[in-house]
Amino acid sequence: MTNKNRILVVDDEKLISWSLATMLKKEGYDVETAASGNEAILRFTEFRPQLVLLDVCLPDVNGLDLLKRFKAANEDLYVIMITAYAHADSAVQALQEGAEDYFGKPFNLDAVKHVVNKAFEKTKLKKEVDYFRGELRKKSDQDKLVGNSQKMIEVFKMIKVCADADAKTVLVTGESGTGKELVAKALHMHSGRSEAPFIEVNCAAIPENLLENELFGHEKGAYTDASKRHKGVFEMAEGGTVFLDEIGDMPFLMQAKILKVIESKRFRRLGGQEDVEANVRIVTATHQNLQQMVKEGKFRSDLFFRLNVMNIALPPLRERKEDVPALIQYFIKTLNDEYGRTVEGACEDTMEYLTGYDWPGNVRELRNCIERLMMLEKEKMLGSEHLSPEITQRSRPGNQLMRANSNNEFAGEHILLPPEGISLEELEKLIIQLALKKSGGNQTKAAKYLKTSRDTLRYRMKKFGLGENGKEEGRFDGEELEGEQIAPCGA
Ligand SMILES: Nc1ncnc2c1ncn2[C@@H]1O[C@H](COP(=O)(O)OP(=O)(O)OP(=O)(O)O)[C@@H](O)[C@H]1O
Repeated sequence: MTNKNRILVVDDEKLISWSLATMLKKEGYDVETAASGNEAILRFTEFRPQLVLLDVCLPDVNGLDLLKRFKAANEDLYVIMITAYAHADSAVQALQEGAEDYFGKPFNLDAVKHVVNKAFEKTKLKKEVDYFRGELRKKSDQDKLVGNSQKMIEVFKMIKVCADADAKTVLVTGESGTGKELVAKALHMHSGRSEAPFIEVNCAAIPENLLENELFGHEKGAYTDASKRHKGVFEMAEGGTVFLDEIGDMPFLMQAKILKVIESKRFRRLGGQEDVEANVRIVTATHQNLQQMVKEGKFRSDLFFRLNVMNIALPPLRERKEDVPALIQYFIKTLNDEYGRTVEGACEDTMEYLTGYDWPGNVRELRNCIERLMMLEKEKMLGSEHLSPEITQRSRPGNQLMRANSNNEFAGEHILLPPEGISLEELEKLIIQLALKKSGGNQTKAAKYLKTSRDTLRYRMKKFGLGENGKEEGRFDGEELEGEQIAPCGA
């Protein structure tokens, strides 16, 4: 299938279909013709046109019946009817049946060209808007902003304030991976603009010479390749939100133009003579320190002050570690849906490593870590054996017994011995408990970890009075362990 837009011309008058096809091909469309209803049906199925120019009077089938049939097959199909003046009634009927336009014979080829071009502009725009809306809906279900720390509650409050006040510019700041994009989307979805598009532009990813075109669009003839008027993001997002991500990377000259749009609420297409109204909310985001950039002359101070009127500052994850468990549960749930898995949670020691780590890559790094664990772990609970050394070595778990350490005999963990001493037997019991904890209560895994058989492990568990998951139930030989304890961290 071709990438060009496809048009089917259905007319039994050879000269008419030939002249239409020639003109439309010159315009860059992929065109096929059909001289009868039956031929049109065949072509329609194979060629899958997006637009049909359809004669009402065909030798074998009524054009209106064909219209209904085509529309039933593809409700987005754009149909332009061609009628003889004598059949003006059928033109009205055609419009009622879903045709978008009609021409009476004889018609002016330029007029048809204009209507066809407009039709494709409209469908392109509709598709883009539907896409943006669809994407946003899809993501807004998935991409919930999770967090119940006080710091995140402050963020939620600010989102609501900005949404309710319909703030025209909002600056979202925070380290990379803290959720700035999610905040921008949440702001859009919770505001009166949620039915209009949300369009994101990554200022760092678009070359400087293309950015202006992307944002403001161009007029036909604005430059050599500009064969048609092109709408930019500000026009496509009409009524909605333009999200300018990585605003710190916006070229200096463009910064001035953005300031002008914010202040005048108007912009001009490239090559245009008139201003166009910009009815959008502009949300900007950056991980950079804009204030510092202003001092260094890298960011315009006037734009900074304008953008900074409403600022939502996202705290790094290390400053709200209490959000980590909820985020882990949330990612397990969304990744279960995505990969068709049934993971239930993370083992206790895994949780301790994860909550004890500082997450320099913030929530993004945590999400990636959970995804990795889910890929590698076959069990229902995520064990710590697949955690990267980066995490096990740098984590400072709150657990009193285990410490991340690379140079010890327990594969990354050692036990702090109490100063007053400990019996070998009690130590063995503790090690069994730790192994069971590490394996999420899975005895086969724990036995494997301790390099023993499952039967031996079960025998020892029974000996130490440990239940299925390693919890104490009572010793079967009646022995008491007294005066022993494991030292708290740092003892
Ligand atoms: N509070 C949160 N709740 C759930 N998921 C989150 C949260 N914060 C971030 N994420 C997830 O973390 C990842 C990174 O988030 P996002 O892209 O919004 O960060 P960012 O701050 O815009 O990063 P960058 O500065 O690198 O563009 C995404 O997968 C996002 O869904």
